[in-house]
Amino acid sequence: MSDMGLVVVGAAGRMGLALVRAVHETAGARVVAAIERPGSEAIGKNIGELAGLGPSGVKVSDDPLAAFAKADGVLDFTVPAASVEFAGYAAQARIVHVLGTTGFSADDNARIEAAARHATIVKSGNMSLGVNLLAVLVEQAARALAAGDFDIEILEMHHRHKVDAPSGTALLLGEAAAAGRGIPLSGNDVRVRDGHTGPRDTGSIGFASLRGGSVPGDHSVILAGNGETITLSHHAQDRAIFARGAVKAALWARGRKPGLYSMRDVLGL
Ligand SMILES: NC(=O)C1=CN([C@@H]2O[C@H](COP(=O)(O)OP(=O)(O)OC[C@H]3O[C@@H](n4cnc5c(N)ncnc54)[C@H](OP(=O)(O)O)[C@@H]3O)[C@@H](O)[C@H]2O)C=CC1
Ligand SMILES: O=C(O)C1=N[C@H](C(=O)O)C[C@H](O)C1
Repeated sequence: MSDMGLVVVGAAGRMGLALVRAVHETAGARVVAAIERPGSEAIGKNIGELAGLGPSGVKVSDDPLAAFAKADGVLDFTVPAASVEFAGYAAQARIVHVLGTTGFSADDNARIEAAARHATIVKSGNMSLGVNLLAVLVEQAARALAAGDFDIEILEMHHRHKVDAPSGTALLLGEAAAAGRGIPLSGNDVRVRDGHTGPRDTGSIGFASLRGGSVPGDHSVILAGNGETITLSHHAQDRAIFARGAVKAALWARGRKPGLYSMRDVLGL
C-alpha cells in the first residue's frame, strides 16, 4: 500500500509542529499539505523548516478544500469552530479525520457526529497511550469504590496558553469515572466551587483546573475516602506523546468504514 497522505491543519501551532515531526518519524505516512488560517504569518513558509526538520516539499497554505481533495487523512488540533468545519470537509472528501481539538459545545459535537456518517473520525481529548490506559483504571476504581465511601475529584494543570477548562482529558477521565459508577457525567459534575458551597453532594464528580508556565498536561484523579486517599495520575513530559498517538490513529483508521471512533478503539483498551 502507498504511504498515507496526511494534511496537518493548524500546522504552525504547538501541536501542529509536533504532528509534522511525528509523521516524519513514522513509516507509511507523509505530510502532503499544511494548513493555517487565512492571514496567518505562516502562510507560504516551508513546513519542514518551521518544524526544525529542514526543507520539505510542502509550503503552508490557507486552502483546506484543495488539500483534503488530495489526501487520505487529516490531523486536526486547532480550535472548535475550525474543527467542525474541517469535519464537514473530511466528510465531503470521505477521508480520515483525527480530531484532537478540545472545548467543543454540545452543538459542535452533534455536527461532528453528523460528519462521521461519511468521514472516519477518531476523536479524543487525549491521544496518548498513558491517559487512555489511565481512563480504564479510573473506570475500574470508580466501579470498585462506592459513591458513599469515596469521593472523586479530578485535578488538571496546563501551560498558560490553554484556553479551555476543564481540559478535554479531565472530561474524558470524568466520563470514565461516571461510567464506572453507572451514572451520566452531565448533571453529576461540579466544575466550579466558590463562596459558601455547602457540603459536597454524595456521588458528584468535582473538577479543578490550574494554569501556568509551560506544563504540557498533568492530570490526577483523586478518590478520597474516610482515612485513605487513592490518586491515579498522568504527567505528560512532551507533546510528542499526543502527536504519535494521532498518527497511530490515522493509520488505524485508514480503510475503516465511516463512523466516530475513540482512542480506546484505536488502542484496543
Ligand atoms: N487530544 C489531544 O491529545 C491533545 C489536544 N490538544 C488540543 O489541541 C488544540 C490545539 O492546541 P495547541 O496546538 O496547543 O494550540 P495552538 O494555538 O498552538 O495551535 C492551534 C493552531 O490552529 C490554528 N488555527 C486556528 N484556526 C484555524 C483555521 N480556521 N484554519 C487553520 N488553522 C487554524 C492556529 O492559528 P492562529 O494561532 O494563527 O490562530 C494555531 O496555529 C487545543 O484544543 C488543545 O486542547 C492539545 C494537545 C493534545
Ligand atoms: O491544550 C493542551 O495543551 C492539551 N490539551 C488536551 C486537553 O485539553 O486535555 C490534552 C493535553 O492535556 C494537552
